[in-house]
Amino acid sequence: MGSHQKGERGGSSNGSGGGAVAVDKGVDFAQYFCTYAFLYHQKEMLSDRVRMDAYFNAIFENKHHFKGKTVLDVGTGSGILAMWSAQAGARKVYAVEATTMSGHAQALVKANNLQDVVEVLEGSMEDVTLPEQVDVIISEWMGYFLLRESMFDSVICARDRWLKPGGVMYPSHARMWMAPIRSGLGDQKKSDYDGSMNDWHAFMEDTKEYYGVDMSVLTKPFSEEQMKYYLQTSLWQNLHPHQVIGTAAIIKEIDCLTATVNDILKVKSDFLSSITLENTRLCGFGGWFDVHFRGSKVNPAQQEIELTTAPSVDNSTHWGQQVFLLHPPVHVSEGDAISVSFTMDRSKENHRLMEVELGCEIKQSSGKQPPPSRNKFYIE
Ligand SMILES: C[S@@+](CC[C@H](N)C(=O)[O-])C[C@H]1O[C@@H](n2cnc3c(N)ncnc32)[C@H](O)[C@@H]1O
Repeated sequence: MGSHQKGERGGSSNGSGGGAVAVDKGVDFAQYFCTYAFLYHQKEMLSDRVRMDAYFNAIFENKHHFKGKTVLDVGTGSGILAMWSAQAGARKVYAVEATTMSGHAQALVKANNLQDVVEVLEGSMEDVTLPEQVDVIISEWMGYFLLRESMFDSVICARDRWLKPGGVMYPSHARMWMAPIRSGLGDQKKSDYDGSMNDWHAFMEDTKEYYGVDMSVLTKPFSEEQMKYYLQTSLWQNLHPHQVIGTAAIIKEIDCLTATVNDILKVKSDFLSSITLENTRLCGFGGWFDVHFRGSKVNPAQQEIELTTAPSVDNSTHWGQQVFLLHPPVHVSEGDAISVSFTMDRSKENHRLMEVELGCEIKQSSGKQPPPSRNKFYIE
């Protein structure tokens, strides 16, 4: 995992919430979970000030949800959210972690003298048995563009088994956003792709000349492979707000208290965006998410807290934004209307990765209509 990668989260087949996903545990662990066992990776999340401040404020400005209550922390990692819950007055906190990071969490709990309240349990949330139901479920389950990693499945499973009626979820709500953007990155990626194909042609000629084998039958699959890598893989970016060139749209809303796995298997949204900048280039779309800590209708928060990963100059997060680039970019101007059809599904090979189809039609205010485009992207 590079420094911008959120790690791979663990889990197994989940047994509730509708639409349970069958997963090979060994493969899932090797592909995904394992990175969370490294302290450097937990440290990256613990150093994200926007993330940390949001959870810290959500807990300590809503102590009424924690005082004397039982709490379950799904995927406790270093144990940070469990320890804060205890410091906010929880009677008992169950801190469940699938990886051996649980040992470090246990050490931290003891070093901070919270061992009488926080019980660290090593195991998959789906397999763990608690001695009681809880008042609060807290978890930091969000992956790139919210749903990559599919960890919310484990939170749903925990909620359906262990949350008392009337209990609250931290966070309580989540939303996904998309907006048109400009970026120089598309030109760079296109030139990387062209460079790679030029190199392929030189390689083919050499192989024929020196070794007597014609490789040309592989030109198409090589080109497809390189297109996927350079042009169709969505990119991690910290966008400057000035790069957003049109109105942003909400493409998915999740109520964490009621959502089922079926509700989050697919994201489908048709939305309109209006260009807000004169004479610019539509280079693609940026996607981000926010989550809210509102408690529930029957048990609301005293202070609602928001954690947003929107493009920002001062408050960027380790999630950044996901960028889907259009090749080639299209000239647009203020008032042009963009109609987008967006679909995101889980990859069949790895349920923690996502595949996107993005259709785009532009109606320029001059009346002109460039040809519509439809592209496939991979969130890897
Ligand atoms: C994004 S990290 C958050 C860690 C910590 N709660 C924090 O906020 O710093 C998610 C953690 O959940 C763990 N995890 C993911 N799925 C899990 C599951 N099904 N059961 C137990 N732990 C899980 C991962 O190993 C990882 O340590």
